[in-house]
Amino acid sequence: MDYISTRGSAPTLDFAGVTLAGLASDGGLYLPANWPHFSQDEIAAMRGMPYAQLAATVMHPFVGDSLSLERLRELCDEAYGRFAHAAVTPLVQLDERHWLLELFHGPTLAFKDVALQLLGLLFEEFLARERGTLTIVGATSGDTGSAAIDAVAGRDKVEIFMLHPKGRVSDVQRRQMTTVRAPNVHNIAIDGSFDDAQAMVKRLFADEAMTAKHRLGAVNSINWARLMAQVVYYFAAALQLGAPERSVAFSVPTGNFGDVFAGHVAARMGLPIARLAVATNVNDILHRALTSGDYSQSEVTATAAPSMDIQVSSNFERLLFDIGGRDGSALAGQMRGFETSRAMLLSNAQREGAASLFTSARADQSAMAQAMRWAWDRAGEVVDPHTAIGLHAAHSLDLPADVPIVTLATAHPAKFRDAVERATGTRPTLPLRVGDLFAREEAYTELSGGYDAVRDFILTHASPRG
Ligand SMILES: Cc1ncc(COP(=O)(O)O)c(C=O)c1O
Ligand SMILES: N[C@@H](CCOP(=O)(O)O)C(=O)O
Repeated sequence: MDYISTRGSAPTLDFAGVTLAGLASDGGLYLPANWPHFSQDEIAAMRGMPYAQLAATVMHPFVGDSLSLERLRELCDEAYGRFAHAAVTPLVQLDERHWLLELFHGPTLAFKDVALQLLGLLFEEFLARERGTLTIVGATSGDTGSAAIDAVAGRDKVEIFMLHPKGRVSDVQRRQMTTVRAPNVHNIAIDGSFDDAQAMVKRLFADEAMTAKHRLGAVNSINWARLMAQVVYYFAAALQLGAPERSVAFSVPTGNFGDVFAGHVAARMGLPIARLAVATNVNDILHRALTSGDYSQSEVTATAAPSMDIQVSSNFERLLFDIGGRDGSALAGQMRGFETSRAMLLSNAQREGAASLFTSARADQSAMAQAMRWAWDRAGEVVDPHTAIGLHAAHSLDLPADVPIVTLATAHPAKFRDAVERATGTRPTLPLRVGDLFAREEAYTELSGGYDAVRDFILTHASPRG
């Protein structure tokens, strides 16, 4: 399988290359040159497969010659063997129409584990072939950071520098990153928002002083392998609810547009998805873009769903590329315009292309709290604030009446105990697998000097390229 950049001028790479490359050298994001497609019979044959087998089956067309199906299956067995639920991503029924897809049974209690447990193994596999090393630079609004650190801590071929916005992640999220003591893990708290951290990460990839000395890698959804692994649970859920004979709608709490883009990929591969609901908090750039074509960045507002406090949704570029005729040079121009003016208007073709599958809703604090209370009072489920935003969209949007609606439960409620307790009066307890999180000592570096301070810190502390 060949991978091409959304901005048209970076070299074409294979799967191993794209996994190690992260951001494309032209500033774009990599995507498969074409979408693999499963027939109805092929999808029907996936019914009943254990999760790791399903994962290898769905992902192998993307992996191509980079790994045999058998080796991919071994890696999936290892990655998903660390999950606390035998089904890996179990479905829970809320009422006759609504389901929750629980994506938080991995080691760090959020959906990021589903992809990052595998990505850590893929890094190791591909770096061993090249006898190389990787300096990972990442940005987190709370969950990617801990999942990535868990996946790579102690591995000797990778070193990770993870930027989080100071004071804007929950105490559980911060501690899940900062209490991991491994020589290859560096946590950095920056002044600013997740958007600022993500912009710094993208700038590092374009910084020749950095790339001359270090081979940079990505764990954010910049990295195609992240999205690829997230496609699998759309198949897992839809198969249980009657696919391929029956369509399913998904409601997806959204920030960086990675998780819901994985749903778009599943649809491209032939999974019958009736609608994808993009559920945002008040940081609603995606809701504005999808309803009025206005993709303009505004200040990030801190909310009780901090992982979605994002106003520049990196993967939206992938959607615009895919629905807009895959014209890399036109999109490069459009993205450059956005980077300069912090605003862009979607073309009619982009709006219509998106509207054929996507719909959207925005939840403010009160709608989010109400959805948490609904889940608790009516279905006896404690859900986290991000999941509640997905539930709000599932309830408030006019989704097709005859299809089951699956809301992605993206984080364990105990990661956001205070917000859950405020809304429901119930304080979720941390699962045993996170251990003595609050007894462990934290270590991180606070950097207030913007991009230069971050770059200098990495240049000073990163091990030389191996
Ligand atoms: C708990 C949680 N829910 C939802 C999201 C949104 O996912 P995405 O950024 O892929 O849209 C994130 C992070 O991005 C998250 O951490
Ligand atoms: N919500 C994420 C931020 C988005 O990051 P990505 O890794 O999915 O691109 C987080 O919790 O860090």
